[in-house]
Amino acid sequence: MSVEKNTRKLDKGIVRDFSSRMSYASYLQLPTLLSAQQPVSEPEHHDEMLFIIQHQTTELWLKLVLHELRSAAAWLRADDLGSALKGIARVKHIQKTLTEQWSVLATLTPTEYSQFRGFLGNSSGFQSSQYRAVEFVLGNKNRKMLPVFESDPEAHSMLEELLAAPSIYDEFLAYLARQGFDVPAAVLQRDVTKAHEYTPELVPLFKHIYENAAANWGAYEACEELVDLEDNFQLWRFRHLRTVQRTIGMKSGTGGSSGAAFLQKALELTFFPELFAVRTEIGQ
Ligand code: HEM
Ligand SMILES: N[C@@H](CC(=O)c1ccccc1NC=O)C(=O)O
Repeated sequence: MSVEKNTRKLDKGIVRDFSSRMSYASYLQLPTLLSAQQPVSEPEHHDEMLFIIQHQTTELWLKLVLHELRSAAAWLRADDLGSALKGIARVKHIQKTLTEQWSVLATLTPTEYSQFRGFLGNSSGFQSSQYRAVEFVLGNKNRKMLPVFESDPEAHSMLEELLAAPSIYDEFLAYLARQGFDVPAAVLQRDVTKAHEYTPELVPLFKHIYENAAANWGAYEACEELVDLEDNFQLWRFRHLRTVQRTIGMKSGTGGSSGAAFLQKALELTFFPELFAVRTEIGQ
């Protein structure tokens, strides 16, 4: 029979007593999670809740992105390309969600934000250790980012560890070398604590892979997945920049930077420059 009075009957078997069973809330630690939204504005500004939740959801997804990318680097090191690609595919979906999510924050008007911005003091997304960690895992290392985390030993040591570890790109290039591809020795022996810099000697290798994709399918697919990762990362940065422009215009940032101009410069950074450079060479 169909639902009566627009009310669904509850199945007999539905478990109701959680006095000695694991429940939804206890498994997910919801009391902890849902007590972490504490506006600092006084009197409390209605829209600060949006601001906090937008950041917290981003940090939660960044936690998973980091978890997957670190594992993907380890899979590459273990010559398991399939598992690495599976993790990267998941990261790409998270990135899309994060980029889409900017539209929620775009409902915050400049007037509303200006009413509680002063309460944020010098806190800023610039101090996001997980965001910096993702940049490091992808190969955009910068030791100068570390002092910001000196008052947070856990974050600081995580970033120090990632600074010293090969990036996912370093691991991919080492994997290619082990597969018999002609990877320049200088690339394999580079100082991994520095940002990866454009190495023109790598382009012929990628040209070979792209022009013989069918014969090198795994390597080719991995290259395209990395291109997607960089693309998605830049789309997030771009939406951040546009949100900043529409919310605070040309004001300087709470973190002390010039604001939009500083963020604009990040759009010129690149994780995998050779994978973009190879496009110019295809068919030539
Ligand atoms: C109205 C919303 C926002 C404004 C006006 C804003 C503004 C800014 C500004 C001006 C900076 C430059 C650093 C500074 O001097 O403070 C910055 C950096 C940053 N923000 Fe935001 N932001 C907003 C929302 C967000 C959100 C939702 C996130 C997500 C976690 C975020 C993450 C970051 C990150 C990771 C950086 C460092 C970027 C880099 O180093 O290139 N921001 N933000
Ligand atoms: N930097 C922003 C403030 C801001 O957006 C923010 C403040 C505290 C925690 C995270 C933030 N998000 C990104 O920077 C501003 O200058 O208005």
